[in-house]
Amino acid sequence: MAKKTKKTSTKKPKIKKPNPIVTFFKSRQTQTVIGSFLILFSLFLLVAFISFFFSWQEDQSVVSEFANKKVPTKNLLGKVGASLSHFFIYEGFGLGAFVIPYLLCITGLFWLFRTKLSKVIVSWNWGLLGMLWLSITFGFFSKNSANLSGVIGYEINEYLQAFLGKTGLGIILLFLFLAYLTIRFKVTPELVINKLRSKRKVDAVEGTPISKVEAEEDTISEEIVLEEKEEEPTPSVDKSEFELSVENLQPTIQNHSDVSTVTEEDEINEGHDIDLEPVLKAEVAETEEQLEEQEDVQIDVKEVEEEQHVKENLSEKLVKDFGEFDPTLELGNYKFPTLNLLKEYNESISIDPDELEQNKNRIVNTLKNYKIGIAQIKATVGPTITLYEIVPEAGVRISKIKNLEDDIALSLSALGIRIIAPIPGKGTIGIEVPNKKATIVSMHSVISSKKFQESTMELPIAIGKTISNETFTVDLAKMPHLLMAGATGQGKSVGLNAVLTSLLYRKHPAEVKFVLVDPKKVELTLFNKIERHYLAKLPDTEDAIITDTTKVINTLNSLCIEMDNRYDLLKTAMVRNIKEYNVKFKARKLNPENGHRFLPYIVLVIDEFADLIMTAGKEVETPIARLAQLARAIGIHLIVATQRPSVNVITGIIKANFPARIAFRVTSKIDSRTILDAPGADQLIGRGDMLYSGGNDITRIQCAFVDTPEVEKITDFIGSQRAYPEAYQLPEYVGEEGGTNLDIDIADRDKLFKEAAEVIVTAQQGSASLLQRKLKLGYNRAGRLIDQLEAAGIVGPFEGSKARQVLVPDLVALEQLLENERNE
Ligand SMILES: Nc1ncnc2c1ncn2[C@@H]1O[C@H](COP(=O)(O)OP(=O)(O)OP(=O)(O)O)[C@@H](O)[C@H]1O
Repeated sequence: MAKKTKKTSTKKPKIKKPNPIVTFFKSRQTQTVIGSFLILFSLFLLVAFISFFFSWQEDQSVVSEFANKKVPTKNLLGKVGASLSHFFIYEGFGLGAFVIPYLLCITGLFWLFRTKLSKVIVSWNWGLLGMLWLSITFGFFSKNSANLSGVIGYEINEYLQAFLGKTGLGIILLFLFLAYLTIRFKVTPELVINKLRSKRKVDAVEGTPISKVEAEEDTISEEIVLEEKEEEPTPSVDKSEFELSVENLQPTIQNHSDVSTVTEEDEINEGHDIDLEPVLKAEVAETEEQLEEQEDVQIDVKEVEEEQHVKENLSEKLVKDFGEFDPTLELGNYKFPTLNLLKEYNESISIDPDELEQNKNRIVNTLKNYKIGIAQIKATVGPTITLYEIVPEAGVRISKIKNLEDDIALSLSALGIRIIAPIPGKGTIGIEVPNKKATIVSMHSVISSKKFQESTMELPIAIGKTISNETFTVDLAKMPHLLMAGATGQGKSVGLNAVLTSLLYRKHPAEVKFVLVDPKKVELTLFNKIERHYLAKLPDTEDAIITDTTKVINTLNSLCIEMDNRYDLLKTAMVRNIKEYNVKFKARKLNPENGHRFLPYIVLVIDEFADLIMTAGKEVETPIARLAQLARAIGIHLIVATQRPSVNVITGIIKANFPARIAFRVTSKIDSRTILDAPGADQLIGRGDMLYSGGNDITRIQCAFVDTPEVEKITDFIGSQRAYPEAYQLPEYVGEEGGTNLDIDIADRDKLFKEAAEVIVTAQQGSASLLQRKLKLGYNRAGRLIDQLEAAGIVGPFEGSKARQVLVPDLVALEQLLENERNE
């Protein structure tokens, strides 16, 4: 390797030898010839064009009879002049064609005198645009004279006028002219005003602007020199090659010093003696040239604005001036539902001392029968259940009492006896016995409880009362998702309403939004009335309450998008959760112009989850699992209710992400285990009797009862108030309807389409891997073929891990199908 690099480094100067074509064009002789030719040709065209205007009528026949010697021409430059003029002026751009000789002349000057290439390029760009503009403008003003606009100008005019109308085109032409002035000559309103002002001062008619420009030039002259060096790569290349070879020096010397008198031989002889002087001279000459150019070019110097400084932090100032951001301001007059909308029941728990005594005796006797002595017994009367806490005598095995559950139930002749042995953290054994007369726990009582009213929770839910008659309040934001299950008629819907009502009583419409999924279509309809206050929905959908499976899929995916968006916002705000984010936003530390917004909590409620899983399966399960896994930090919380708590509905992945679960009465121990990972739910008494598991311990609660008329009153109360213009918009999700793009055009079909169809129909198995094997294809092509076959109705839709169904029974039917397609 080392050797190799050595070799190349010694060869380096040879490699650098310039390309012969480049040298040919770099040679001054060639450049002079090209330059002179272009200048003369431009002169030729100019004369021909001018002459054309005097002789075009007589010379028109020349164009068609170019080769005919006998046909005379009037154009000063003969037939060629007449034909070229006809071509450029009559058939081309009319008067605008005069730009062509101008451009050719500039290009000639570039070759001849090595003017700046960038200037030539700019001239060509503007020249060609100007030519087109002139041609159209002349066509616009004089329709009858083809020589002014040329055919191109005339035709474009016709075309544009048909679309824009004469006035429209006139305005556009004027706009283009103004734009040209502004861009090319940097004419700005300020410049015009300055010019007008300076005109008023007669003394300084021209002095002021020029001196100004000069002063400006001084300040930025360094920049200009730098820029020009960048723009002109040729001289810098020459300079670098200067040290390598003498030949490459030639253009530099020829360029800038007096070499017209020096012969080539002299140059070579003198080559070795050359010192840096010529180069320096050349640079001086160059800068002089540049200065001259600079005098021509107007410099538009942008005034530097002084940065403004503030004395205090902007967010602090904003908070001082406007106060903290108040998300509720838009609905500032919103009134929370009042307590009198909820029905009050007689809730005083009447303890029947006889019943208590009887139950106590039965428990003691039953245990005695099994030789279990009781040291102490205590009763706590709840709304539906009484808890008897017993302390057994020393030496009694707890498992023994637990096994007697059925016997105790029998002796008490009561349903729904649950034995908790031991009660966690108490060291006693609990026996829950239903009261003969259950008391209804009203929503009114839980909502009006101090515990709920004064809770500082983010999303407080007063779900019911515990056995000790305490209001049970939980924070949905901490749960962070809730799974509810229970057999039909056991109080699930009431439970869902209790949850929603709790939130409605504590959260402003700006703070929480609900996404309601109700396949049963009847349970949550009442909430339609608060659509513009509290509900969130997909854009362009009519109903905010989702009853249709495909819409559920779209909504779930849309929520996933919302989740990702929210995570991005949290990331840019450098906070970890929605609470911190909203605090920062309220303190006006996040700029809404950067996409920041106040984030309301989103509560997704799904009733009849089993039904969804049955109809949509994985399509529903995957986004739900994603949301359940990730959405807690960004304020999306799920409440999922199901009638059938079987393992294929409440799958492992869902269970793992729903630590908070509520079980109403279920029919079997297995169902109870599926929901709570423990038995017990099968022994509940129904009608809102439930077990709440927050992860570790299970609490028996009587769910608060909220009737449909109460919900209606609440939603009416909210719905009658001023609302947002529309429901909260979730991000749009474009689903892949049907999994593939089924309208694949017949013309776009793969060449192997027919063969593939035959393979699939013969094997009666619609799989891409079969095509891969039989036709020796790659996976992608086989997949595309399957899509096309589906579009043609030869195979059925995607069915997960199963092969697709083949819809055509045999080759004859296939042939017929394809034949029909061809005939359509
Ligand atoms: N907390 C409660 N207190 C008193 N009664 C209740 C309570 N919850 C439910 N009920 C009674 O049980 C009945 C059925 O309740 P709910 O409609 O909530 O059952 P569900 O589980 O939703 O049934 P489904 O699954 O068929 O919709 C109610 O009409 C009511 O009479």
